[in-house]
Amino acid sequence: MSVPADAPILTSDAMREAEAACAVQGTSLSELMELAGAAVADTAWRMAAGAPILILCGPGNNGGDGYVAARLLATRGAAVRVAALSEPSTELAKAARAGWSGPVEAVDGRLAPAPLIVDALFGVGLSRPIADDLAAILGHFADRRILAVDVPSGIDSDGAADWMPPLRADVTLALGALKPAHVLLPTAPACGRVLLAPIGIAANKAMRTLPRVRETQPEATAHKFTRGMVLVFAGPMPGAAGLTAAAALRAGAGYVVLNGSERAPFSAIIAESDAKFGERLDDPRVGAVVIGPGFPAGDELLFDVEAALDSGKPLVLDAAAIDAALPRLSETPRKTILTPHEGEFARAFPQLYGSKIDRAKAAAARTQAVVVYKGADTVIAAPDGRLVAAWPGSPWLATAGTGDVLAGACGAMLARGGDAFDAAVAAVGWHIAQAARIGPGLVADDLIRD
Ligand SMILES: NC(=O)C1=CN([C@@H]2O[C@H](COP(=O)(O)OP(=O)(O)OC[C@H]3O[C@@H](n4cnc5c(N)ncnc54)[C@H](OP(=O)(O)O)[C@@H]3O)[C@@H](O)[C@H]2O)[C@@H](O)CC1
Ligand SMILES: Nc1ncnc2c1ncn2[C@@H]1O[C@H](COP(=O)(O)OP(=O)(O)O)[C@@H](O)[C@H]1O
Ligand SMILES: [K+]
Repeated sequence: MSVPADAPILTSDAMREAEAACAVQGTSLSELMELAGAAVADTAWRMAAGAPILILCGPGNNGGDGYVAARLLATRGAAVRVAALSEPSTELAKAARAGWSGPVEAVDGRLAPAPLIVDALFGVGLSRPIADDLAAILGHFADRRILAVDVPSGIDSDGAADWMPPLRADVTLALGALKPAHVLLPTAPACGRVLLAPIGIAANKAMRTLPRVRETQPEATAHKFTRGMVLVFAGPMPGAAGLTAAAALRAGAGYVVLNGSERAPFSAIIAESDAKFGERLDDPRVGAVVIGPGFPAGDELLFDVEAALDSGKPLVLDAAAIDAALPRLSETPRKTILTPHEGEFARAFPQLYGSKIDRAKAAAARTQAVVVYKGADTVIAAPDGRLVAAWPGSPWLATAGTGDVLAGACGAMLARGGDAFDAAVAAVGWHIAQAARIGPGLVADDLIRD
């Protein structure tokens, strides 16, 4: 499973706007469909490698893409058959259907499969789950290679409904832009390897997939304080905060202080009594404060979070610190990153609806903070509407303590002084790259070792 790096993600509404903008600029919708069909034909040609292809066409423009691909594949000499649910219902799809001169079979229980099935039944226009009888027919093709056109048919491309497709795709060819369902659970695994066919749409990149991680070398003139100083508050479970502090150092901070702990995870980290924490908060060199790892909810946490908020410093708030800070976050906007996992998010933002992307964006707007909504399908949302989706990440991260490490990495990136959203994106990228490097047997401590 994979998605292209730094690729635009559009909802179905945004897709229609982009389509309309294309028309205004002189590219007609039928030209877009021709480009989409050509991209489908190319991908199917490569996947089939000479074997027969069966294209399943739906009534709308997704089906239209299928008819165009069928025509182009036949021209190239591919052994291609077409089966349709019904006659096309849109003008574009009707024109595409008219261009296919071969027979059109019915999609029913008698339909013979082929080694490669191209699923062009429904795309972003699906408005309800597909009927059980159609799902049962499609189920017979589940053991074949499947190329899904735009999205696997049966899913809500906006990712708000959790409908699952009867056919899981080996490859999904996203048209014009990725859609939320390609990068969100539960549908993302059913999309297989997602490829992007740009088809000339100028897609807004406010929402996009994770960019490739770039190794950035420190400035030639750097010294430890210019690389960023991170202050980590250790709670009653200093092991967790130790991981956070070590991760901050490993992710590039020049100087890390672990306040409230007797034991430093690395000799380079200053571990000191919590008596000094007021003094540390006043230190102008401290570029980011991380609080939450190792703290159960309670008075002690509340006191420290209040102090951190009063300091006006850029903050990374994890776990119980998120709830503690919530009432005051939007009062005085500052650079803040929140790193909730599913349970913490649900507790902090119980009233939000829609897809994980919609909810992350709403939480960011409400708190005026960057929200890293963790999970296998982590999304990072900024208050101004920017969003990065990090699917598929690395499943080796599904082990205790990796969230503490991510909080430390966020602290390191934030302490550099740049934009909080860019810092969070860089931290998530670093976290996944570390996990991918280590792979099997990963424990959280490995992420901070050499
Ligand atoms: N955006 C772009 O730039 C480009 C987009 N292109 C392509 O267009 C696709 C979007 O096409 P689209 O809007 O025509 O909708 P589509 O997904 O074919 O389905 C709608 C049809 O399905 C029907 N239907 C719905 N639910 C149903 C159900 N449960 N069971 C049965 N029927 C159901 C629905 O009927 P209705 O709901 O009206 O009853 C309607 O007839 C997009 O994904 C991409 O592939 C490219 O060609 C070019 C560039
Ligand atoms: N299946 C998975 N694929 C990719 N990343 C995952 C997966 N499961 C968990 N993660 C990541 O691992 C981290 C776990 O964080 P969290 O749940 O806070 O753990 P902890 O509290 O034990 O540190 C998060 O960054 C999350 O996105
Ligand atoms: K489809």
